[in-house]
Amino acid sequence: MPCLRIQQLVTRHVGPIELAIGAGECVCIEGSSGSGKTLLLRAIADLDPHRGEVRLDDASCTSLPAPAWRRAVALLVAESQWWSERIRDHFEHGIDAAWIERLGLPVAAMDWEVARCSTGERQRFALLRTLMQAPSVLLLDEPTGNLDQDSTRRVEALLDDYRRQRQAALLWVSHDAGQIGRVAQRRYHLDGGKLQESGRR
Ligand SMILES: Nc1ncnc2c1ncn2[C@@H]1O[C@H](COP(=O)(O)OP(=O)(O)OP(=O)(O)O)[C@@H](O)[C@H]1O
Repeated sequence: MPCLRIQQLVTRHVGPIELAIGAGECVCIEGSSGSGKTLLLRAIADLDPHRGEVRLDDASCTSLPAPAWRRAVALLVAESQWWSERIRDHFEHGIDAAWIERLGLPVAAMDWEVARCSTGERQRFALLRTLMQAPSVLLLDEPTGNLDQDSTRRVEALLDDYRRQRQAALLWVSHDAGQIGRVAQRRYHLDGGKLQESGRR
């Protein structure tokens, strides 16, 4: 049964898009720079105006308050917003230290100021912050874009476990063909505003 269902979705430069992602499935999107991948994810997260329908199980995007939709259908962007000085302040309900260590981060970094973190450290903490919301759908915009190979593999492994254990649906934008080969069950190419399936496992 599809978890996320997108029908006739049209947003700036993109669409109409038809796509369904099952619970526990990982779908990757590739496409040249400027082809509209981020715009597509933003529309699904209800951050930009769009036409058409996006449903999570039985709930349509328009039937839920926007914050509830964005908690359930969470967008992780390459450079996240931080609203407080310390990393820890962004984890309202705390976090299991094992998750931090799995991403190769020191647990002590929870007490660091956001401003001292490297781009890659911030990117990994932003992922952890998003996972702590326990979303059913993860919209991942180049989640390893700033990371070295070891950190990239750690992020891939954590997301794989999250997908399996929570039966989450992942829509993952990546420019890395090797990564797409490792994580995707289906892959699409976005070109001219349209999605074309380019392979499946
Ligand atoms: N607010 C906006 N107003 C007008 N045009 C925009 C706006 N946001 C994005 N665009 C344009 O829409 C196009 C698609 O942008 P988008 O960020 O979705 O590309 P992308 O596929 O994610 O690219 P990349 O791989 O480089 O991240 C680009 O040409 C961009 O300039």
